[in-house]
Amino acid sequence: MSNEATAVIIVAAGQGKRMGANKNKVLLPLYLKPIIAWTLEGFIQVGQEIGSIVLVAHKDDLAYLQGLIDGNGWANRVELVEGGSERIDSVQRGLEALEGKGYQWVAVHDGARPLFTPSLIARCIEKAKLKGSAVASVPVKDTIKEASSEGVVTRTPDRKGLYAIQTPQIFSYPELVQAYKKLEEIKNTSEVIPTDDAMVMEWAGHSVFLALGDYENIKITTPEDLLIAEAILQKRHDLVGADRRISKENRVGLGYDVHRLVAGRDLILGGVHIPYEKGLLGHSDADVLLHAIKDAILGAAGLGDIGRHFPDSDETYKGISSLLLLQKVAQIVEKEQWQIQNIDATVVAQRPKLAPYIAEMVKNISEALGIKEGQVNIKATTTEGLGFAGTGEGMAAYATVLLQNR
Ligand SMILES: Nc1ccn([C@@H]2O[C@H](COP(=O)(O)OP(=O)(O)OP(=O)(O)O)[C@@H](O)[C@H]2O)c(=O)n1
Ligand SMILES: C[C@](O)(CO)[C@H](O)COP(=O)(O)O
Repeated sequence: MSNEATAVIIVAAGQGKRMGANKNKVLLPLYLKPIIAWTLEGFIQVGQEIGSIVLVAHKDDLAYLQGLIDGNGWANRVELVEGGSERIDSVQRGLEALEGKGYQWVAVHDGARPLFTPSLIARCIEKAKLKGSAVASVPVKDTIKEASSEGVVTRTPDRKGLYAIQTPQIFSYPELVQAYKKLEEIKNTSEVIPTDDAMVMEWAGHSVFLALGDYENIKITTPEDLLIAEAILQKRHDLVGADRRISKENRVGLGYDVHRLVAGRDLILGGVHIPYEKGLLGHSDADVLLHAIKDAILGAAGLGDIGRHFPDSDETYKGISSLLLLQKVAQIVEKEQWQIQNIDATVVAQRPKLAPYIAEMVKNISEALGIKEGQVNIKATTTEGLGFAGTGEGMAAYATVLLQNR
């Protein structure tokens, strides 16, 4: 029996070379969340018209993305699969993941295109069901020229018939599978690699229909695209919140936590496993640094503390990764329209030496919160042998956080 909903393949397995960041661009923070979180959330918010969502990811990002999916409660909607070396290989993996699920329609979408709206998706699904395919597109605004490798103009096509192609691109699932099979046969004889799925369908002899896209549905490709995307999101959030706020409000929060050091436990600080003869004792992984940071964030937002949100009487949180709970805290304050400006924290520990692990802690924390590494400052200090930290009985952490409303 065919499944009426439209399946979605989100391709996010690229390397983002043109972005020039030190990681896959889809993981970069955009207005509080990683780019890919916007894309996933966008499809989940569309509702029942969307069926299975396959997220095709780079092998280096699988663990992080599974954490993001689980942390957001999306595990029943999103399946994670490993991508390939070209975009077409990644789409192929996505199609394979949908095999046998009975879908008639599949939408392929770039993970790096987070700003689509539910109405754009609805428009494209409607058009595909009417015409057999729908490729989001917008008329080009600039004059386009073809030029030789020496930069000499060879042709100026009439702009009237030119469109900038976006995603989603929606096709009949069986037809797209067949088109990809045909591509397999001719791939090695062609010098050109298709850059979108419409091209794969065109090569297989299908008519491809355009649907009206959206100039705001940009693909984040180079650094200035991040600025444009931030501005678009700022505009959307300002519209939503305009009735509630006239000016920006800043709030500070303070977090403090202590845990006992005992033998037989792993020492985890800032999400980093640190080799040491003892570890911190607690209901969760007892990451004292992340606990202080979470309390500071919740405190600044006026939302209590971690005990209120994740009580240690709840077995769900036994042994849980504090990094996962940090992601949840970010979502809680984000729902209240708070944005983290900066975090400053200090771990108080006599031993071991923490300096070699600080950079990794900063990376973990900024990724979990969807902010930039420069917004997170982590320090460590001893107490010169004084008190419980000085004798090695335990460790403490202090954190301050500044939040700003959107
Ligand atoms: N082997 C690949 C290559 C690209 N993509 C995805 O296809 C989308 C559009 O591609 P592009 O913007 O070119 O992304 P990158 O390949 O990451 O960027 P670049 O070409 O700058 O390296 C992105 O969401 C990207 O993650 C993919 O899933 N698998
Ligand atoms: C599919 C696409 O987004 C249409 O604009 C685009 O072709 C994919 O990105 P790439 O940079 O061309 O690989």
